[in-house]
Amino acid sequence: MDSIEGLAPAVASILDAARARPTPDERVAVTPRDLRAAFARAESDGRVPVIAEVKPTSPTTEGTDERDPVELAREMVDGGAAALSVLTEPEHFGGSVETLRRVREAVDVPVLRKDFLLEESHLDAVEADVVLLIVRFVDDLPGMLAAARDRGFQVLVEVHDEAELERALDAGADVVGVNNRDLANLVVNLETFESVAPHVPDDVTLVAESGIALPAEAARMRRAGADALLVGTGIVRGPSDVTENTRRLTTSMTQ
Ligand SMILES: O=C(O)c1ccccc1NCC(=O)[C@H](O)[C@H](O)COP(=O)(O)O
Repeated sequence: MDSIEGLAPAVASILDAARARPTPDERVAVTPRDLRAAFARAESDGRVPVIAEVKPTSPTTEGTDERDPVELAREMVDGGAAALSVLTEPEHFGGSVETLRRVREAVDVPVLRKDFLLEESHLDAVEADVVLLIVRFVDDLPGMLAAARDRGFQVLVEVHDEAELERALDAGADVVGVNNRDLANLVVNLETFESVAPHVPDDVTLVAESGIALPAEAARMRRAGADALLVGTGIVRGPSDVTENTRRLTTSMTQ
């Protein structure tokens, strides 16, 4: 797949770093916490299902958040997060597999491993409940989906447009994320989700990703069909503490 052409330089650099990772010695086998059940529990309690992201830094963020990721994770759960996302990409996002391990031990909600997984061996770096596969960067999507599911992972398949959605659905994705951030230029536009969501079948769990910070933006994504929201910056760098930043999104339907 032609994954470098047309990408923001930061993203090309992220992919180069991903390709250079060492190959883990052992294959992982996971008994996952059920993501869809976690979303259903949130809905039944009157909470908007939010996957809150532990995101120390990123190519579009200034500085690095030095707070303890485990503390942040606990505060997110206290704010009503249905699930967590932990960046494990070290060079560009300040993440690590050790952070994910510690967070997953400390909470009882499902934890998504947020990374740039390009080949089967990348799946074996650490146990998580869910892994992200980005359609644009995975050559053999059916093969990677099968490899992830064989290990026990649930899979969030990320798309950015209708053509990528078709590839995700053809490959058998049952949880699809529409990323509002365009990896060609890193610009965020919530209309991306609104344009792709109507083409997603009802039996597919649909997640709106990136650029959601305000309660009104969360409500907008829900109106457009989001079953869940993936939020990083709006929670870790929002106006209040992390618990409150999470809570204002998990209670955002009435705004
Ligand atoms: O966030 C970035 O700057 C970024 C840059 C290049 C590739 C990916 C990037 N983000 C990854 C993500 O998917 C987001 O961390 C996630 O969707 C949360 O986004 P946000 O709520 O806007 O922080």
